[in-house]
Amino acid sequence: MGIEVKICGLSTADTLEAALDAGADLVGFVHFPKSPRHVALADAPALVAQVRGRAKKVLLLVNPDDATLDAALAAFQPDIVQLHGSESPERVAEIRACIGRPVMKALPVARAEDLATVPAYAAVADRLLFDAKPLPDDTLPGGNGRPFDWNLLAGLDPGRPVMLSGGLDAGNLPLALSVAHVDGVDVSSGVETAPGRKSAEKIFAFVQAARAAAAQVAEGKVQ
Ligand SMILES: O=C(O)c1ccccc1N[C@@H]1O[C@H](COP(=O)(O)O)[C@@H](O)[C@H]1O
Repeated sequence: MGIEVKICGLSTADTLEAALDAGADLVGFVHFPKSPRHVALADAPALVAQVRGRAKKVLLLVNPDDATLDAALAAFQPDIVQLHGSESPERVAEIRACIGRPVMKALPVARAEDLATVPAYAAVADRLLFDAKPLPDDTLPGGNGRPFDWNLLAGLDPGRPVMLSGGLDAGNLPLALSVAHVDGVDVSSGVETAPGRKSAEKIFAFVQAARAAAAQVAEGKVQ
């Protein structure tokens, strides 16, 4: 069985085209002004039009208020909304009911205790995304290019599709997928040459590595 590959933090036509050409299943747009990958509302329609059904569009928001949510939905027309802040399960449920489309909730992980909230979020989100918990000095709640201990996810079954993120790249992906049996992988920093600067070569290499690693795991060549 294959896995879904998401390339996140795309903000230019060229690198979006690279992700689509490489065969990404999901392409992510960050609408969060503090991020070096922020896409302004005015720039969204051109990027969105470029996708033309070749991949699912994911809109990443952080603790959005209702006005931000409305404006971003109108501009990005996403297939999935990724909530990457400290949204409570109640807020996730409220947003999902309000927008009428799937929600993927990002959960920060550093230790086993961090997974205690999984049942509450699995009850209200369509998908879960596990990312490394930010360190105190980090200015972003995600996209910090840092992995966490993937063994923490071994044996986890929240009853919802699960994506893995946090410091993934073409090099560490085979090991990550052999440890954490997930439905998809998500990358941002690992396909960049500097924060916010995506590399077409790295995007292509990541998608290829994900397909190859998933096939190896499926064939039982990797435990
Ligand atoms: O990428 C960002 O700038 C960002 C900002 C705020 C929240 C999340 C963000 N990125 C997401 O974090 C994960 C992991 O990214 P990385 O591969 O470790 O850089 C991924 O979903 C990013 O899109």
